[in-house]
Amino acid sequence: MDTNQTDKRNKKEDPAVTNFREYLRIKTVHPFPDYDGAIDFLGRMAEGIGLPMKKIEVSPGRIVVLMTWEGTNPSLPSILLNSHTDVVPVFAEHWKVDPFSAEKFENGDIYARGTQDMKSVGIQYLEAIRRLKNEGKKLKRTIHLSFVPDEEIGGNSGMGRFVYDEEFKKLNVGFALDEGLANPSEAYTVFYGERRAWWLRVKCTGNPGHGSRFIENTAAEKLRKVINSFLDFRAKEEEKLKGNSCLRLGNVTTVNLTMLEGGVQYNVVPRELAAGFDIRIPPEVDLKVFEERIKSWCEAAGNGVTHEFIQKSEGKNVTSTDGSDPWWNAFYAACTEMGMKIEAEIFPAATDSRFLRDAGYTAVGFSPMNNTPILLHDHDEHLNENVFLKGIDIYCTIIPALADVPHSK
Ligand SMILES: CSCC[C@H](NC(C)=O)C(=O)O
Ligand SMILES: [Zn+2]
Ligand SMILES: [Zn+2]
Repeated sequence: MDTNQTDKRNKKEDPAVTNFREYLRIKTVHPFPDYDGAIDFLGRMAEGIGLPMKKIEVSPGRIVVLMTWEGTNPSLPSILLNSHTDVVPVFAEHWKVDPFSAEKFENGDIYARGTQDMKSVGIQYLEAIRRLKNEGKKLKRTIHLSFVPDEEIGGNSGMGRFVYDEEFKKLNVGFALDEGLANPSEAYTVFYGERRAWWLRVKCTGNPGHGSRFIENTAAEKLRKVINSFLDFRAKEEEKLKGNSCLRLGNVTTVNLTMLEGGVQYNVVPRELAAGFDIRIPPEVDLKVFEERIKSWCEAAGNGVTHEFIQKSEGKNVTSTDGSDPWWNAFYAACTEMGMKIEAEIFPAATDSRFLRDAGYTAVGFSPMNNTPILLHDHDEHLNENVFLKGIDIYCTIIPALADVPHSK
């Protein structure tokens, strides 16, 4: 890139974009995220905006940063704006620029890990609050902003703990916003629920012996049956999705064979082989029935086939998208009044929203990124600065609409 051009652009850069790029340069990347760097940065942001900030250690060395903008009626249930500070690792050699340089191209595309997932959202919340405060706005309900660690490694040591912490209970949360996904079209996607993640390890045992013989009842024969049952089901679900344009990924069950373990030597038939599956189940599927199905697939594969869950999410809470629900109504009306097209879906993977919903809170997943390819966890993750800035405008409308929800919830 022509650095003169970049400098020229940067001179007139919106300060919100500059803050976003600074946040992106902090390497909060697993497996050793620089959380101290993020906390220092957020502390400076809070000070600049005039928001009181708390640090809450929810598990050893894992700190949630909490900022608060008190409402005119702080006894009302509050609004929580949640984002996670960590990002997933990169394969830097496959990026066109250093993934932690936050380089901006001529067309305004900013490249960095976390541009979509989800440092953009964290800064958009803050810049929206800064603008609303500077305009002298007073909101009825208190707004809390939480910046949580460890979402990218499952969230158990971050939001999974925070949501049951006394400090969280004190927040009296009525409604929470958390992350969503980009949408390549003009529309914005909003998530009102998530599929349940089941990570399953199926172990097959059988007779060992010499690799040159026809050994009977081997672990491999059983494993083949297990894999076929799971993957046949996968194919049916894929067909279901492809055959019905009303369905989205979040409405069907996905199964992927993600792990294979076993074997000691090429000429030894192993006594034990195991397969790992990543299964994602929509909220409407009855988990008991589905688990029975899994058991029957394992039983049908022969004796000595057992299974264990590595991850088993069971929550089935979804946020109401009924027009009569005051939270949804406020959110949806604010969006549509701005002329936004909304597509309400089930999130195909897992976010921190599941902890909030499982603990009984109303949560919506929303990252205001339209006309943007979905690049979370991918090489060359990027976001255009204009989309980013438009997101701040959007929050400047949505946040007051939620904070002014008039009912007694
Ligand atoms: C079950 S914890 C894992 C969380 C992770 N979230 C995302 C967004 O990739 C996932 O769905 O695999
Ligand atoms: Zn995320
Ligand atoms: Zn992620």
